[in-house]
Amino acid sequence: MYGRLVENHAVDAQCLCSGHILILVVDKNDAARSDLHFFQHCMAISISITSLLSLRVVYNIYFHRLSRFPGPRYLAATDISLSILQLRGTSQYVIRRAHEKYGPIVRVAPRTLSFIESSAWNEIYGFKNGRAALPKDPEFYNDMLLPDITITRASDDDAVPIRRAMNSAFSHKALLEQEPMIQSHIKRLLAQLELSSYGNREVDVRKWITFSMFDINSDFGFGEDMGCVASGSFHEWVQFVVDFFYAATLIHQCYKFSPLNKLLALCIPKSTRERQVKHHEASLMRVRRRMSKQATRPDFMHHFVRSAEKEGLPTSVIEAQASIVILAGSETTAVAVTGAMYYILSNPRVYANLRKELQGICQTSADIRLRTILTQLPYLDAVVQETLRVHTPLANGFTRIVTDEAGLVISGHFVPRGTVVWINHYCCNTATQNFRDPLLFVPERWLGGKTYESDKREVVQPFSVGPRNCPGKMFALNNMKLLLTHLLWNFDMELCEGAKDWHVGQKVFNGWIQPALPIFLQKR
Ligand code: HEM
Repeated sequence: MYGRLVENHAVDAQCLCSGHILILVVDKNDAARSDLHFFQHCMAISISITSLLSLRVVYNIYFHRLSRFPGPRYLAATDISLSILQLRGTSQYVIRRAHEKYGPIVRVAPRTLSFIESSAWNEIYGFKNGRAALPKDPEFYNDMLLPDITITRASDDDAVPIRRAMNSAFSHKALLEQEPMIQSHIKRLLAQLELSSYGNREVDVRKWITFSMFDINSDFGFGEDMGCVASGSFHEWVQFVVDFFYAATLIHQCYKFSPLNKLLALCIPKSTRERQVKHHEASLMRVRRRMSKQATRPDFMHHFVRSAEKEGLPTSVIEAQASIVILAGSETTAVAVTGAMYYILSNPRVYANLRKELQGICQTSADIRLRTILTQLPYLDAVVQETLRVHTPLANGFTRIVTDEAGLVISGHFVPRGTVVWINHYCCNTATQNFRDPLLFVPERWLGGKTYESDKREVVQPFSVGPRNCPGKMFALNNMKLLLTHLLWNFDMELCEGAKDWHVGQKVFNGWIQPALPIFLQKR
């Protein structure tokens, strides 16, 4: 296989590699001989690696503990396939198609199973004996993503006191106290939108909604906004946060193929590291500034710091959470509101119904109050639910890992220890087995009635369930509803021609990568 070596003579080596034949003619001298040896070693190594990989692929497909689960073979064969799809931002479409073909449980990587049945929510993410059923997947929640003192990366045990302290800031009463702050930000946004649309110019509403959500969340978390709406541009810190959010997909893939993660850490340019340190220090300064104010302003820190001190949390842990609130809450809510705008404006019936419902309870813009819109607008509620079904912000969801020695039963199937288990929101929310007309935007499916009575609405869990679900759920819903009602009340809106197929083929890197959403607005 490696060729014939005839001592002290010219060598005629034939080498068979990946179907190619190589002919070498080597002079009889030492240098040439050592070149040949080197070449032979390389060939031996690559053939061994190829054989091992092929064996691994055969093992993964036919003999692995998960081989009895159905799914596309190219996904079951190696982790590389799913990683490539995730790096391309299209894994959600491929996994959805696989579920349509193979059923409610699909093997999407050698040791990863995807579920779409409602019972799986509690079995994977819910409580078990008062604790989280399964821990977060350390390859996703890795040390390059965030420090482990942040709530997102804290272990299930360490997260308990942090979440208890956060609860006071996210209680219904505490959130109602945020209303004047949110209303003032929305007022500023409406003024800017009116100005930008002057002369019937088209406006990228996605950009403005994102500015506003970062301002609102930073005002809530840090006690000061980022000035995005006022300046009509992303604050440097905000841009960094958005970029980082999406870079998480790359970091995640590198952790699957350790030591690629170490290589990635070495490859990060010095300028990026410096930027990271600079922004980390800037957010720390903001938190410290807020904490030193001793203000009675009832924002996140006001409630959180008091409860966190009672829990005995160290200052470093307290300081780390404010940035996370902004990181976790701004882009997600902005993606949801932008998605809702697109679906409302694409469906004249939905738009008209919303307007009618709103006019039934509000005489002027000042009547748009949280208490009213949370309780008296069922159609708006259905529109929000339907948006969170078809365009849920964290579309790909989050993985967990089975750590129980004896394995676990999920969706009626035994799943062995070490398996990565997963509900992909997009796939379960748009599965034909869960919904009639799954890809159509139909708010009426949330309002009762015969046509959609077989829908399995309980599978839609955009904020997840259990002890590590989203603590900011109500804050996000309040912001979504307030912003949407103000936009609907204040403007006549229309999608620009170029935005008609806005949702088609959007990519997901943790969250949707939404393109600009150009619309025409006219003050009413
Ligand atoms: C529509 C908007 C939002 C959606 C769809 C959403 C969704 C989620 C989901 C699915 C998780 C669970 C992640 C996991 O399993 O690891 C989560 C966690 C979290 N969310 Fe949200 N979220 C939204 C808005 C917010 C807001 C507004 C805040 C705060 C102001 C927030 C703060 C957090 C935090 C701190 C966590 C981590 C909880 C933990 O690890 O224990 N989110 N969110």
